[in-house]
Formats: sequence, structure tokens, C-alpha cells
Amino acid sequence: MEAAPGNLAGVRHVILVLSGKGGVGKSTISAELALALRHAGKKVGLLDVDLCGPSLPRMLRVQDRAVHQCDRGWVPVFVDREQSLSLMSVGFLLEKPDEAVVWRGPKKNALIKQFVSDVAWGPLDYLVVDTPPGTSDEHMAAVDALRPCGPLGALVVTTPQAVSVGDVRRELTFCRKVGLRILGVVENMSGFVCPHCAECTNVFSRGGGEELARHAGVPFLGSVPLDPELCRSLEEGRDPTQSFPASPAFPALCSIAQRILSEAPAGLC
Ligand SMILES: Nc1ncnc2c1ncn2[C@@H]1O[C@H](COP(=O)(O)OP(=O)(O)OP(=O)(O)O)[C@@H](O)[C@H]1O
Ligand code: SF4
Repeated sequence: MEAAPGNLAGVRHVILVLSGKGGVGKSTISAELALALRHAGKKVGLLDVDLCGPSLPRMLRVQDRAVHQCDRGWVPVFVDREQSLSLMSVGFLLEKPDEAVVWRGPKKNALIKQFVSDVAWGPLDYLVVDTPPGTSDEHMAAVDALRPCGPLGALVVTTPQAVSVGDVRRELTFCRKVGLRILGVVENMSGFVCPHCAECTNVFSRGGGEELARHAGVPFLGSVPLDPELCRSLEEGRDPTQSFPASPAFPALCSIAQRILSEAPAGLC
């Protein structure tokens, strides 16, 4: 395998977060996974290649910050004082936060390649990559640019309904075709836990993600419930592990991070 070049040389593991369709919580899971890995003592980078819907700067409350240039390229925005979680997003390059990115494919692909190669990530245990929904040229551009890092892990997010599960099946086929190592499926918005009595109501049905994983022969990493506190923490840019440690989503997210951590020695990348 060729050695990872330049700015990627210090990146140990890469995880692409994918979903068959939009709005299933891919950015949420990317952000929360990055926070949970950071809480486990890891140095984490988050790369937002969802060029048309860059939501991570807002979710992590760093939307007013700017990226700077250094001799090795762009310096990502550090989310925490300890500088253990850094973020690069097209959101930092837009003049206004609600400006639309209306570029054609080649320009988007060129920017994705630049995001991968021209960001001075420094040493990272994990680089978590939030991708656009579906499968597109942008996914291929990200995979091609990241491939020199070694085998790339893929985490696929779905909601429990059958329609989302169908989209995920296509996503898993894509992962296999381009040689991503499928770490597993996460079922998001899986039931609503009542804040009064802790009874779980399966708003959108339940178990589609687990069933899909079983059929596809890939690991099921866990279910994250619909959680108003998680939603609130994202709206307010707060870390739910700190602000809402008793929220129902928190143990689920921690256990997914633990599964990812336990995969690493088995050669994630
Ligand atoms: N488990 C959850 N509990 C409560 N709210 C959630 C949960 N997961 C996601 N959300 C909320 O659902 C909305 C969509 O989530 P998110 O932006 O992460 O989806 P996405 O799949 O990345 O969307 P897209 O890529 O299409 O923009 C957000 O407002 C987020 O706060
Ligand atoms: S689950 Fe029970 S306690 Fe919770 S809102 Fe419904 S009726 Fe009330």
C-alpha cells in the first residue's frame, strides 16, 4: 500500500459516514461519534464533505469561526480548548452561512480533493467524514482522495422504515463496489423514549436497521432513539455528553463509539 501523503500522514483511521437518503441523521451521528471518540481520549478530525448542506459548523457552534492558511494548507477549526477535535467544512468558506453552493460536479470534486489533501490535520486517531446523502461523484472523489490512508471504514446510517432501509441496501452495495470496509449499520430515530415514564414508543416502527444488517451480513452497531435533548443540544451547539448525560441517546452513542474503538486493532485502517 502506498504511504499516505503529506497532510494525511498522521491520520490513523478514517471512517466515512454514509446514508441512503437525506435527513436520517448522518451529520448528527458524525458529530456525536466524533465527540464520543474525543471523550474516549482520542484525537479526532471531522471533515464535512456534504457541500450542499454543511451543517456541522452550526451543530458544533463554530459557524462564526474561520479557517486560516499555514504553509501546509488550511488549519481546521478546533472545536474544543484542548484541540482534540478539529473540523473542516465548506461552511467556513461561504460568505454567508445560508449561501447556497451551486457548483457543478468537477468543481465540487476538486474542492473535496483539496479538503482531503490541503488541510493540516496533524496527528489524528480518527478522521470522521460526513458525506452527502446517496452515492455520487462526490463520494467517489472523497474515497479516491482518502484511499492512500489505507482501508477506509464505512458507517451507514438509516432510520427504521422500510423505504430508508431500501436506500441503505444500495449504499451497502456502493461500499462493497468501491472497497470500503463496512463497520456496520446504525438505526437512528429508533423509537421515542418518553421523558416522563421512559416508555419507548416506536414512532416509525423499529428493527429495520438490524434486520437489514443481518440480511446484508454486516454488523449492527446499535439504535439511537429520537431524543429531544439530543436535538436541543445540536440546536444550541452543546455537547450532549456534557450537557445531557442522562439523555436516552447518550448510552446508545457511547456504545457505538466503543464498538468502533474495539474494531480499530482488528485493522480498521
Ligand atoms: N436521534 C435524534 N433525535 C432527535 N433529533 C435528531 C436525531 N437525529 C437527528 N435529529 C435531528 O434531525 C434533523 C436532521 O438530522 P441531520 O442533519 O443529522 O440529518 P442528515 O442525514 O445529515 O441530513 P442531510 O445530509 O440530508 O442534510 C436535525 O434537525 C437533527 O437535529
Ligand atoms: S408514555 Fe405515558 S407518561 Fe409518557 S407521555 Fe405517554 S402517557 Fe404520558
